[in-house]
Amino acid sequence: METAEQLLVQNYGIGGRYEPHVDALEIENDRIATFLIYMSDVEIGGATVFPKVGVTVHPKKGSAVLWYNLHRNGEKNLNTKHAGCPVLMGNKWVANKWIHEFGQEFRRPCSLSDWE
Ligand SMILES: O=C(O)CCC(=O)C(=O)O
Ligand SMILES: [Fe+2]
Repeated sequence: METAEQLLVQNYGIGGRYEPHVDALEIENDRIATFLIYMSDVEIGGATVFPKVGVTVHPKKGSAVLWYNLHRNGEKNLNTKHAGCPVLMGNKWVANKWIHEFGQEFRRPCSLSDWE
């Protein structure tokens, strides 16, 4: 994919976690969407949580989650704040594909609305 970053593979051992953050970088041609692929099951822990919207995604090998990081007007969407919970038992492997704005104009047309 031309307008995406290279696949980033991450491995978390026991206690491994990712602090709450948003993936948007506030740059031109920002990360419009995140595609997060779970490459392993995790025995206990390791969920990806989105506290602002009350969503918890438990890792399941072969599954993936996709979300938009930006509003249609290009502003970062703070509701996308998320974290990787600590792995308590097992091992977590994920791969991230960050898709950028350029090239997505016809797939996700912009709008002037500040909430859409
Ligand atoms: O490992 C996770 O569940 C989340 C990873 C993440 O948010 C990131 O790499 O930006
Ligand atoms: Fe993230």
